[in-house]
Amino acid sequence: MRQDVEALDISDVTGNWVNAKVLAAGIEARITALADLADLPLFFGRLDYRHAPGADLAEGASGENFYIGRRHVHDADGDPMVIDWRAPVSQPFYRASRTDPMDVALRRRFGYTAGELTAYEDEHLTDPAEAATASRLLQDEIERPRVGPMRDIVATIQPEQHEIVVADVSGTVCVQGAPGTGKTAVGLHRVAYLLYAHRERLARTGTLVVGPNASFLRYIEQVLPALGEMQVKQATVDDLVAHVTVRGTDSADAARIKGDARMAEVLRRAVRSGIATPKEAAVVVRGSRRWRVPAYELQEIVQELAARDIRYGAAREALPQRIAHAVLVQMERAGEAPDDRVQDAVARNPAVKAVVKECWPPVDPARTVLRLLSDRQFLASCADGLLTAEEQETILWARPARGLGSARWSAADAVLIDEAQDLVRRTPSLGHVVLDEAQDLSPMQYRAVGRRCSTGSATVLGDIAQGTTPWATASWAEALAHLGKPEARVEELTRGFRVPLEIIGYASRLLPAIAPGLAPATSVRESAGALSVREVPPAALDDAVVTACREALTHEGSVGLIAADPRLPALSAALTAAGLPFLAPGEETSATARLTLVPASLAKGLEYDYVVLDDPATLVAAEPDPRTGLRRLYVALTRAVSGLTVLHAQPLPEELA
Ligand SMILES: Nc1ncnc2c1ncn2[C@@H]1O[C@H](COP(=O)(O)OP(=O)(O)OP(=O)(O)O)[C@@H](O)[C@H]1O
Repeated sequence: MRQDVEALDISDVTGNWVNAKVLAAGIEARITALADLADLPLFFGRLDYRHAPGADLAEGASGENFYIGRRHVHDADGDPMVIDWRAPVSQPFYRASRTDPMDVALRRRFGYTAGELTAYEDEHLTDPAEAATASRLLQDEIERPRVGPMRDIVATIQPEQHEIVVADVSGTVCVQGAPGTGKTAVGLHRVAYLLYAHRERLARTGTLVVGPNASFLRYIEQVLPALGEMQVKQATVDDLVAHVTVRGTDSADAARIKGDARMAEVLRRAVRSGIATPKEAAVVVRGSRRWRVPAYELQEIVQELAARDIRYGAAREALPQRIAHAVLVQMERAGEAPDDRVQDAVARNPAVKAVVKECWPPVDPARTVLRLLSDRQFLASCADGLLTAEEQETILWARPARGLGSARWSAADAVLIDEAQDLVRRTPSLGHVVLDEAQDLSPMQYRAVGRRCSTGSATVLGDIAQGTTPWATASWAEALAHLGKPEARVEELTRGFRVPLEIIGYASRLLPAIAPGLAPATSVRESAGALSVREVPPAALDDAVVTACREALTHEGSVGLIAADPRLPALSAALTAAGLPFLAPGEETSATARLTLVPASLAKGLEYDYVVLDDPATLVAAEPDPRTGLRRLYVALTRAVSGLTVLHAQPLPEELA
């Protein structure tokens, strides 16, 4: 198929060079999407339908078989050989069951090792004598050693995951899921599915995946291309609001207040603070005539615009036209017949411009935020009744910035500027946004993401128990309201794929302390997993960590050494001294470089076949409060696929002991 596309000659169908360029770009994209995927088999499943889909059963239609794969593949005659996993005919591969076989007699799953077909599993869905068994291929797929970035799960998507993947594009879905239940995987496959089902619409409006940090985005960036989808943008929230260079940091208190939803109203008042009541009439001179719009009429126009729910900038553009319209009404009364051009000319008249300048001045979003954070009185007037005096004091800059260039903007300030910008001019909305690790966003960050899907929909993925910011989400209902999608439905995933039984059981001891309402995850894994908890004398900790890493490296697959951020210098020195090379999170593991040194602050969303966890008490103590510390520990304990070694020099936190 790729060769067919490569061989296309477009010279006689493109009328001009623009058409030629557009068509050539389209063909290039298709060739990239059809690129051969090393080690990825053409198909992974087969469905034997009892009747050909769509056939009239009354006429005794015969059955039909389909092979299911990552892409649609046809033969030289154009007959389908492999059906795309997203096509309607493929859906029973994920959803058919013994209670509802969906007209499928046989479902076959194929297993591959290094690209070679090595196994298959059959389910005769209509045979009452056949007992349901757990899929060995699913276990093998999860336990297949990890090298390189995150893989797709297209061959083994489970029914509860599939339901979310194919949920209607018009609605927003929120998934609360314990660690390793496949939230990230589901979100990415959902994008691929929606692009298949609504390709034209989403190609026009765009799709976006939002993740917590750059290393996480690097880890997931290959999943969509492997599914043939190259056009999906990926960004962090900070990338979305990068209107200024972030060089400063906030105290936790200041960041929490700046991220609070009340700031939206503070900003609204700040942006609109320059709107003034016209005091004098406007006199427009045209030729020998003078047209006078009295002050009371100008006041009505300004008040009416201020009361309307339109952006500040749009109202500013409408104001001169409204004043000009008032002049035109007078002209018509006087027997003239002015047209649109006259209205435009009047709108540009100096007298009209002067009213606009005085009553609806231009607003620069960054300058507005700068003034709020530098000018005590201005902040007090905008935050009156919203923020306490103490809260205002907390967010005011100790040293007011002299100008935009010298301001030491923080990440939370950039979000405020984004809000101010949207108050002036509407932010364009995409068709669909996937928001991963959503539990860590502040209300103002939810609003920033929400305006990027205001006319589209979203998939919100997160786990309340993994929230580690001072403003972490306490309830999804509240978060979804800030996102502007209060009607979203919330689904819960509790079947864990990553973490083996014994390890998830150990980590779940923390749940009553960190998220009392949440049910512990179960594990689909048959292997108990290797959990080892060892106490070592403080002076021997670094050596013990190095030894545990060496042990872990005797197994196949990736190894992650997770430690409190302040421990990184000591541990990197110990690893280097021991001659153990290591990577940073997000750097691609390979057969020769399999050990990653992971600061606990970057562990979220990542996973390793074997994890070595450095002193849990130090990890907890490195966070601003005990609950955040235990949540950080819960994240660290749930990164392992096959084995976890916990080394502690200090007593373990009592919730874990
Ligand atoms: N249906 C499946 N088949 C095979 N592997 C799966 C399946 N679902 C999830 N996995 C695997 O389980 C692991 C965890 O998935 P994922 O990272 O999406 O979970 P998560 O819920 O986002 O976890 P966390 O909360 O820790 O970020 C990944 O290796 C993923 O490939």
